[in-house]
Amino acid sequence: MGCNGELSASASALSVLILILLFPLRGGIKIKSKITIKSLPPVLSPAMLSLAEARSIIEQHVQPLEPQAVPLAAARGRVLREDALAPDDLPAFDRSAMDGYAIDAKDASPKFRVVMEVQAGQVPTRRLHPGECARIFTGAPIPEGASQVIMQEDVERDGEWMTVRERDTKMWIRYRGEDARKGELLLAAGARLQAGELSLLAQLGMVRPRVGRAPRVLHFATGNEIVDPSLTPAHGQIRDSNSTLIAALLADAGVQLMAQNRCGDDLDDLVGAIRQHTAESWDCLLISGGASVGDYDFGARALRELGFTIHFPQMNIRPGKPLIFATRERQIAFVIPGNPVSHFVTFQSAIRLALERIEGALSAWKSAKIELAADLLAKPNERETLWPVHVGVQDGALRATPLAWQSSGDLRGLLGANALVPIAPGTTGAKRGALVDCVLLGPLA
Ligand SMILES: Nc1nc2c(c(=O)[nH]1)N[C@H]1C(S)=C(S)[C@@H](COP(=O)(O)OP(=O)(O)OC[C@H]3O[C@@H](n4cnc5c(N)ncnc54)[C@H](O)[C@@H]3O)O[C@H]1N2
Ligand code: MOO
Repeated sequence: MGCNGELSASASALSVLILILLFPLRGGIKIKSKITIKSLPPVLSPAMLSLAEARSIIEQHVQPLEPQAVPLAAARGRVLREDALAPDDLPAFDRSAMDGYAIDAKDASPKFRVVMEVQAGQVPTRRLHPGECARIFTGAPIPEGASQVIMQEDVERDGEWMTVRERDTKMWIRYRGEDARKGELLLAAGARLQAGELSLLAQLGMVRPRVGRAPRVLHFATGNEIVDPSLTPAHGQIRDSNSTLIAALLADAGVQLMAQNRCGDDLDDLVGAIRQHTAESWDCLLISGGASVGDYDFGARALRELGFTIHFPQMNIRPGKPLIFATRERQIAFVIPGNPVSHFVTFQSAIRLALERIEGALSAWKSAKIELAADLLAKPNERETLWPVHVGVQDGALRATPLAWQSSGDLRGLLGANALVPIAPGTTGAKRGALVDCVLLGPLA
């Protein structure tokens, strides 16, 4: 099958058409057909980087794109690319913290004449003199001559007179500058803008904040065996679950999925389909499958044909060893090992870092010690294992439940997955009740 257009319910049957027209190609021999046979060794050297080394290479090679100023309403979920400073003292004026009466705290008069009313948003019309008070409401400016607000629950009012029943030691005034001083840093560049951050920007008058551009991603799922999920696979075929997985992971990461296509195991088809998208229209290319060393794994060769430089061909992790990372000027590309659990793990541990870098965000890859709710049955392996777990509240505390993960094709290993437990090469898992490092990935529930 060739590459289809945007993903839809269409899926073509596997077509095998062999024309006997041989010519040599780097890394193999190509039959001009739907089949390419590689007879030479793989193009890539099998250097085995640790995850930490691979992440450091990604950090070196991915630079943030120019920020853009957007209206506040369009900034939710984006990364702030400038510091937010207090433009003035906050609050900017002394204001009442309660509904009540403003007096001079030192004024010992037995009763006070109410000489004016100050509502929030109004300016006091005069200053207070001894024996005078102002009716005042929460948020209203404190008049000159006043230094305390008495809550209305603690006074008696009789016409134009007010008597304080009970003097409070509290002043009930929010003083100018008590929250922040003019010029103080309130939110540093790199923060992701959620409800609290956005409302702070509104308070500061930053109505067009400079934010990181959402990375624009192209995704190609490759494989002659994959068919649209709406179809019944013939013997030897499987439904394409990776496209759905990637679309959901990208949406969670606030990334723009520009186009998603399904493509057979054909180098020319893949390269041709990618070339249909102009270089200016995307920032990151994701190719699912074809990351390994099989005769029909074209990921690395497609990237080379497109002028990409490959920075690493694999990492020493499981699942997801054959993750390929490449760049072409400001554009980045990953070939993701086809197995679905490998997709999840490599997206979270490496691809997400690159997308965060493009936006200028701080990395969300952080771990916390969390108690295991059940045994984590990992056998020692030469690779670092990243085991999907579900972290949630159990008996009033956060606990991590290891997910059943038979193989990297077993999607039950991703149900509820919101954290990964790194297990060092050569070490085993841990028993129920043990505290383990959990890298937190998403909402905990
Ligand atoms: N000789 C070696 N073989 C393999 C190695 C190796 O080091 N030497 N590594 C293995 C590892 S680890 C992985 S992971 C896979 C990665 O393979 P590819 O990225 O080339 O992916 P495929 O071979 O195309 O697929 C692997 C597996 O995943 C299924 N798949 C593919 N696409 C989808 C999709 N869109 N939705 C659902 N499932 C998909 C595919 O059918 C295969 O079963 O290589 C090993 N081999
Ligand atoms: O590393 Mo592969 O991703 O084991 O299945």
